[in-house]
Amino acid sequence: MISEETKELVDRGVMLPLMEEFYTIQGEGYHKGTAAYFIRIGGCDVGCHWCDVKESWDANVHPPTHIGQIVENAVKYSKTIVITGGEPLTWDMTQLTGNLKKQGCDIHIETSGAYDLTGTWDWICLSPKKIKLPKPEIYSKANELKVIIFNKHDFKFAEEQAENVGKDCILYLQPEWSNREKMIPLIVDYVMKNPQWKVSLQTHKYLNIP
Ligand SMILES: C[S@@+](CC[C@H](N)C(=O)[O-])C[C@H]1O[C@@H](n2cnc3c(N)ncnc32)[C@H](O)[C@@H]1O
Ligand SMILES: Nc1nc2[nH]cc(C(=O)O)c2c(=O)[nH]1
Ligand code: SF4
Ligand SMILES: [Mg+2]
Repeated sequence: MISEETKELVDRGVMLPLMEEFYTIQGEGYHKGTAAYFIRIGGCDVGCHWCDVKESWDANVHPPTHIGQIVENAVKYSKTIVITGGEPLTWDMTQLTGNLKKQGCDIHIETSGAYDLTGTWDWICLSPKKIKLPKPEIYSKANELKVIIFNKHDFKFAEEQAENVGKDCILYLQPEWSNREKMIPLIVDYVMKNPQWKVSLQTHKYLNIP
């Protein structure tokens, strides 16, 4: 059980349930191939059945950690920081991103957009989910839209989502990992016919890195 005091600090985003942090190569989307320090915050109740980090969902199993500590660890490795989860927007990201900005970091987020957008971001990767759609405000701020393709219906969902983003937002289709052999040929064909879209792969999984 966490104390009332800790709970209050987490509510204010001064402490956050930290699942893991690691220095790696961004595997997905526009910044794939770029070295970055990943901060994975626990807690998500979106519930994607194919989620590749289900261990992140229960915030209670991830220790509340002072953001000062998180930032101190991060800047030892990189000035390019990716905040992911879980769903990072479950929490107030104002304090964490404010602190990282003071250290001169470039801060990226991986989000479903299902909760209010808090924090200061240099790059927003919006990966919308049918079961809990993004809050309307985030669409115009997304730098990339990354739709996961698990089945054929997801192409239609991708097109619907693309109508909401700004004209400079980069559009990606990313195969759901467990179904990739089936969906990659369809994605390749789709992108050749609809070249406003690009393919995104989870390249870190091919490289065997975190
Ligand atoms: C684990 S999520 C965490 C961030 C946030 N909750 C979200 O969904 O955007 C990080 C990224 O991985 C994607 N992802 C999760 N499981 C996946 C899978 N099985 N195959 C492909 N992409 C996946 C998500 O759509 C998201 O873009
Ligand atoms: N290397 C690497 N790149 C990633 N891009 C997005 C990831 C995520 O889980 O948010 C991820 C991840 O888990 N590892
Ligand atoms: S929103 Fe992200 S973390 Fe949450 S279940 Fe879906 S893929 Fe996993
Ligand atoms: Mg991942």
